[in-house]
Amino acid sequence: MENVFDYEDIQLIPAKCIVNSRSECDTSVTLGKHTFKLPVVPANMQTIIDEEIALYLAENGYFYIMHRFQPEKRIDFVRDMQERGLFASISVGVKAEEYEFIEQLADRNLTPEYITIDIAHGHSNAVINMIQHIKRLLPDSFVIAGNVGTPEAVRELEHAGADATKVGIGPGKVCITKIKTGFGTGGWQLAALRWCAKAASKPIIADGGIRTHGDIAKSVRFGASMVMIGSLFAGHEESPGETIDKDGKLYKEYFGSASEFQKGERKNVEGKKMYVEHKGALQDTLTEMEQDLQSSISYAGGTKLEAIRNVDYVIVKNSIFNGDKVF
Ligand SMILES: NC(=O)C1=CN([C@@H]2O[C@H](COP(=O)(O)OP(=O)(O)OC[C@H]3O[C@@H](n4cnc5c(N)ncnc54)[C@H](OP(=O)(O)O)[C@@H]3O)[C@@H](O)[C@H]2O)C=CC1
Ligand SMILES: Nc1nc2c(ncn2[C@@H]2O[C@H](COP(=O)(O)O)[C@@H](O)[C@H]2O)c(=O)[nH]1
Repeated sequence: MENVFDYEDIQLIPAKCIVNSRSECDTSVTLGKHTFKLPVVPANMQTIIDEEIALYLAENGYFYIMHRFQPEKRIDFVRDMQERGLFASISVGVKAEEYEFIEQLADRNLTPEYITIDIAHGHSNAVINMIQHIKRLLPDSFVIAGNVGTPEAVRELEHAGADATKVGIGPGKVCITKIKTGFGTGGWQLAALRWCAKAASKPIIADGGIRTHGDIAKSVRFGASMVMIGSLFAGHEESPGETIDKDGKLYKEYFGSASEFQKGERKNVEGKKMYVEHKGALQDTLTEMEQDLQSSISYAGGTKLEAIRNVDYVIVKNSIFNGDKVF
């Protein structure tokens, strides 16, 4: 790999504007059979999404992926969402009981519209076998498989039947995989995304490392159809998890899915816990993301997200913030 870079090393180059107002720019994206307002999905983590947030997002035209950490609730969740006329989007792992869970869904004639296989190291036979199991029993579910960080992995998972792949190993804010194992796409996630996207024949979801709204546009430029975000969605009023008061300021917890807090034991820990500033209402962030992305589209010289895919860019190696503090 040459020319590796990450989000903060890149600036996109403006093209001539063709709209009179940023409100003319359309940020919607189609994934599978549904179209969503934004190419953004909150991470399927326990301090980012719960049933209430999933319902809100689905009802308001946003994509969501429910986490897999309360497995016993998933069947009722799928049924409830579909009875309300909404899409069901859940996560699974790869252990033996997850195979049984897919069989239970099929036995009950419940087909979630989206199933995400949520594993740290997605380039594995465990994930390939699970993709094939889901496609055999629930052929109409749109399967997102990951996480991966190489073109070879993207091709293999697509070949096994995945409808989309999720790229990103180690760039997450509460991730310690890069430190504990020495592996991953941390520090060059955007270049890894470009590398993977060149090999992909189906949509790619860029996962982890998004620190600013501009990073969403950069992800689209380098091949993402959708972007999964944890830390920017953590700490909202609606976010699950503990709120603490420190010196009169409110903070909320955000922990990794492979952290000791999630696992309940200190085994193969590759995630940590942190506190993020309380951010207010989730909808305010979604609205600001939409406005910022509309502005990105206008700078790209178009009216739709696809315009961003063709813009030129420069590599400015770690200098775009000029010492400004982002967080
Ligand atoms: N995107 C990222 O960078 C990362 C994300 N995570 C998140 O943490 C959560 C836990 O992930 P994960 O540990 O995969 O899930 P699980 O703990 O559910 O593990 C799933 C299965 O995969 C096996 N497994 C896990 N990692 C490896 C590996 N490196 N090599 C071989 N087998 C492996 C496990 O066995 P055993 O435990 O016995 O090895 C287990 O049987 C997920 O939500 C995941 O998204 C975790 C790390 C990185
Ligand atoms: N290495 C680990 N990665 C994790 C863990 N829990 C979640 N994740 C990944 O992070 C992203 C969110 O990243 P962010 O930069 O937007 O905060 C999430 O979608 C997972 O892929 C973990 O414990 N270890």
